[in-house]
Amino acid sequence: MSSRPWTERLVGGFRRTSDKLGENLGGLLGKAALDAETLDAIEEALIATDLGPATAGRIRHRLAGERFALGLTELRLREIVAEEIEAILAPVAVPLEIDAFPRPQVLLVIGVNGSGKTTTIAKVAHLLQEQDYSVMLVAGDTFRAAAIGQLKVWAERIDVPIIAGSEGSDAAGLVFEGVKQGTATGIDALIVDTAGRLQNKAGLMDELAKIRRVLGRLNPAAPHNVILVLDATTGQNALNQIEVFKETANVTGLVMTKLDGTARGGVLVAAAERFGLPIHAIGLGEGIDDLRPFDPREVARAIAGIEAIAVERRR
Ligand SMILES: Nc1nc2c(ncn2[C@@H]2O[C@H](COP(=O)(O)OP(=O)(O)OP(=O)(O)O)[C@@H](O)[C@H]2O)c(=O)[nH]1
Repeated sequence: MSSRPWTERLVGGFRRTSDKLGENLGGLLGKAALDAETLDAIEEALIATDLGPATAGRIRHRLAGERFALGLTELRLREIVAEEIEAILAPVAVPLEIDAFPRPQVLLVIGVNGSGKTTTIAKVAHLLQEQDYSVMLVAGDTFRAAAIGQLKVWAERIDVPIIAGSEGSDAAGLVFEGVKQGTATGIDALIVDTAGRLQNKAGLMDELAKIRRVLGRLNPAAPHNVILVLDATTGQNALNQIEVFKETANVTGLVMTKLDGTARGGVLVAAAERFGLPIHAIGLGEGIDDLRPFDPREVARAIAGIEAIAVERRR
């Protein structure tokens, strides 16, 4: 767990991304007139920072319409990039709401192996606990004993009840039990780990369809959220995952993890721009407190490296 303030961690986490942006834009600064060739090069540089072609095109358009009497400075360019990123992130920065009645609100969590799914479930549970919601977990990723074990350890650590079976047990049955117990004990949020594999699309669909069927018998509105966990370090691959999961699993929102220390943080913007799905929170580390809803302005300025430049200048 880190005790550094969140903003500082945000700036530190996106540092490699904003440095990469600086390197990519390096030779293009200082020009008073941005000719088509320079604009092309800036656009390329933005694409190389994983921001996505649409975002890069948008920033190019903005730059083409502005005049820089004293030449385009690095700070001004980064400010423009930050403003455009903020405009893209603002509509999707949507914290999780627990507002379903009857309770519990059921949140299915999906994502490929290693995306940070299990850790994210614990972090989301903790975040909701902090808002005074009662939480219960369901270890529905029953394909691997290790996944069940890991979730149990987290449940104990954050002191939340968990419904878990043995490896290979029926996930839908566990979810059913979770809703029953959750209803009886007045739980607000039931967070369900799932075997959200991509390797076998048909298998994933069957698994989720079965969970939905069982849930539907208890509460037709459930699941209320289907949250896809993404590993930012996989860059463009994360975008492919959204594409596939969106059509297979009715994703309602995203959580992006491992944004600390990757140079591929721009993918957060590409995901927002391309899919427009709510992004509930971002992960900036392995600790329980390292996942939060985000402020679009703060994140945009961290990606663009504005704070980093300001700190540099004060030295
Ligand atoms: N640096 C960093 N590491 C993270 C973050 N979130 C998760 N991790 C780490 O990523 C690794 C994989 O996380 P898990 O939660 O086990 O991922 P999973 O998707 O459940 O993976 P499986 O258990 O293999 O299915 C662990 O070592 C986590 O500590 C994050 O935001 N930043």
